[in-house]
Amino acid sequence: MTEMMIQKLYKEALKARENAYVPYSNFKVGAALLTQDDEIFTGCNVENASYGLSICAERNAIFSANNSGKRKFKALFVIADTPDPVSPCGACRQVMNEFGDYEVYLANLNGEIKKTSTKELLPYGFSKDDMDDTKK
Ligand SMILES: O=c1ccn([C@H]2C[C@H](O)[C@@H](CO)O2)c(=O)[nH]1
Ligand SMILES: [Zn+2]
Repeated sequence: MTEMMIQKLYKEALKARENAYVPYSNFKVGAALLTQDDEIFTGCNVENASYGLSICAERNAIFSANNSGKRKFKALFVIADTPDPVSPCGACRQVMNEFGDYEVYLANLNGEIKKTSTKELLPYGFSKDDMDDTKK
C-alpha cells in the first residue's frame, strides 16, 4: 500500500464516519475498503433502538462491496475517536476474515495508524476451509 493510498483511505473513512447514526453510543466509526481492482467502498456504524441490531462501520463497508459483487480486497481502513487506534469487535473480525487475508489499518483522530491484517486480528478463525468439502 502506498502512503498516498493510505492517506486516501484515511480521508474516505473519516468522511464516511460523519454519516454514523449513533444516538445511543455517540461513538462514530468510519471505514473505507479498497478492492483488488482499486475501488473504494465505505461504511459507518448504524445503531438501532433495539440495541443489538446495531451494525458496525467495518461490516457495512464489507457488505457494501459485496453488494457490488466485490469480494477481493487489498485493505480496510477503520477510524474512530479513541485513545489508541480503534479495535474492531469480534463479529467484524469474523466477517473481515470471510474474504481472506488482507491489510487492515486501524486509526484514531490523532492521526495514529496501526497496520495489521485480517489473519492477525483473528488467529485460528473459523472459515469455509474448516467445513466439510461436500458442503462447499
Ligand atoms: O470497531 C468498531 C467498534 C465499535 N463500533 C460501533 C458499534 C456501536 O455502534 C458503537 C459502540 O460500540 O461503535 C464500530 O462500528 N466499529
Ligand atoms: Zn464490529
